[in-house]
Amino acid sequence: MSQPAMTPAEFEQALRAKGALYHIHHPFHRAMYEGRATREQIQGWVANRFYYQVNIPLKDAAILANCPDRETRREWIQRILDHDGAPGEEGGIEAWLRLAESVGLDREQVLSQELVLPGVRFAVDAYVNFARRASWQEAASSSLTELFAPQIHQSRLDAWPQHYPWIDVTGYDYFRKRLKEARRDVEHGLRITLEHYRTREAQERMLQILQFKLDVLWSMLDAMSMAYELQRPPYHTVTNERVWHRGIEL
Ligand SMILES: O=C(O)c1cc(C(=O)O)c2c(n1)C(=O)C(=O)c1cc(C(=O)O)[nH]c1-2
Repeated sequence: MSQPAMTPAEFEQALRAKGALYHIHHPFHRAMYEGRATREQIQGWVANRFYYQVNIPLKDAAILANCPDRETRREWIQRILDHDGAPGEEGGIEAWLRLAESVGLDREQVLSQELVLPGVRFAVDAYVNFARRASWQEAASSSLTELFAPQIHQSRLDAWPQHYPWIDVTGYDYFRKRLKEARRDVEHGLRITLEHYRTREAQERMLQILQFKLDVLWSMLDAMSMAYELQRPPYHTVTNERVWHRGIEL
């Protein structure tokens, strides 16, 4: 006999408990928050995270494409506008590019994605591909690592200005903007998730999906640790050149 389903409150509790594995605990993130990161490490993080930023709208468009429910689409579409912007509204991708400039990166170099490490690219691509192939409810619920995102954005707003006075403060707009947006996203994502997963098996599956998403975020930082902390970027034993691929257009 399988176990009885968790109540919505128990299920939400189980989802929130996954915060123990959020990338806020990754050593690379801890170093940034505690003021131990070098300029090169911060720049590497910003340039690599840009790949996540530009792929979030593709991920959300995949969810919309798979969702026959008009009411859901009306709400979900806001996520694309949050990142891409709209007439009179800058959008998160542009705000991220300003963050990049604030940490001393060249805008064109960030846009070229030449600094994006293969491990980061593969992790982000796995997330987008999951959203393409999963049901819209499963893909929607995989965004719920955002439950833990306001805390991580706030930690940067609190800690970075004091540790890294060389970063231009105009760069912090992105984190401030996400505090509000992430809370709203989570409210919608939770509504869908608590409604959709009603059996114990389905709830356990959802926890695995959330674990997959935690793995995406953790793996991105693992790749950055190798390159910028341990000085072991791909192919470092044979060349100092960034020979890795820059994404293959299909
Ligand atoms: O800076 C972070 O640590 C962080 C984490 C996450 C997350 O938990 O996936 C997101 C973001 N930021 C973020 O800025 C963002 O727009 C976002 C969208 C999503 C998503 O899965 O749809 N996650 C995140």
